[in-house]
Amino acid sequence: MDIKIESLTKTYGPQKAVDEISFEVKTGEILGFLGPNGAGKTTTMKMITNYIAIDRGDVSIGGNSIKNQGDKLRRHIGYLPEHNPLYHDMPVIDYLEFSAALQGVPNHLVPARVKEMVKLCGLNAEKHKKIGELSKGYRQRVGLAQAMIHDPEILILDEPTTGLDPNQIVEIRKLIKEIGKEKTVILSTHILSEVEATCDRILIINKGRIVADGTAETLRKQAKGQELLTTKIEDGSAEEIEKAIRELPSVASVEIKGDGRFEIQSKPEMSTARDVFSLCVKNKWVITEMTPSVTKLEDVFRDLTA
Ligand SMILES: Nc1ncnc2c1ncn2[C@@H]1O[C@H](COP(=O)(O)OP(=O)(O)OP(=O)(O)O)[C@@H](O)[C@H]1O
Repeated sequence: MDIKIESLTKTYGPQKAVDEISFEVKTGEILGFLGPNGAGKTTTMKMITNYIAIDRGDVSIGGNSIKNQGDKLRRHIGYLPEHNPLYHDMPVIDYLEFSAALQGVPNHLVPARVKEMVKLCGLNAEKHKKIGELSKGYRQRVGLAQAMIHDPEILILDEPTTGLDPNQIVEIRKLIKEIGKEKTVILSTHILSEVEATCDRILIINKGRIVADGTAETLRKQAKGQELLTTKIEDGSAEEIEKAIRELPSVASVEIKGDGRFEIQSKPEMSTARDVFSLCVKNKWVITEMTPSVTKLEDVFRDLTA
């Protein structure tokens, strides 16, 4: 089931929390929703899931507007909110049964669905504990189980790996990736390695507006257009080599890194590798290493949102 968002807007008092954003997510796609604190991620997710009213614009799910058919469409959506509202006095099993009933799972299917979610989210050892007795990571797992209990086609996950330990993070990412093959998933996170590991596409939002939309690779390219090269050059003095590299027409900057290594930044849309190679041949310097550095997603994020 596809999600189409058109000119979605939400204003709180004088502040536009979400400002005319438009994007689509296709079935089988996992979209990573990134942005600094207060960018508008949670507000957007709440509008997509029909938890808060839309001021302007629309969200359509499988071609139907959430404005007109919100209640009906909610059955197709699983939502893990940022602050996972769990009933602390309820045992895990009871809570999942209750959630299944709330989401309209037919009575005779509830035990099987609960059993499947307990298995999928690794809750077996904890299933008889009260939610209040669980660790933070296990509560998050219960939240995920609750979001998926009615087997929705769409999953909206607000920071799904918050509070999980590194082992659990790997497992939950694996789970989301698996689920994402058939479903439509939007997940928000502050962990940039998480979007790279889990998502097919990244959307970056800043001050309520979309500032980037693409794969990690395309965002890297768009962000800088400048290439970074680390080389190790021998048989010359560092100062002499640095000066000669700096004078090359394709080079924007060069830094001595020690141990014969130099970090060379190209001018926009240019490549330095050939120039550096020819320079070394001419001067009888020997290149023993030449590695292009990848622009970090952290740098892309900072460029777009700082
Ligand atoms: N109920 C509300 N009343 C007033 N302002 C709100 C309300 N909810 C959100 N906001 C404001 O809207 C803006 C967007 O908030 P939102 O929670 O969507 O950001 P976010 O990207 O999810 O941030 P974070 O990464 O910190 O969770 C913020 O400036 C926030 O203070």
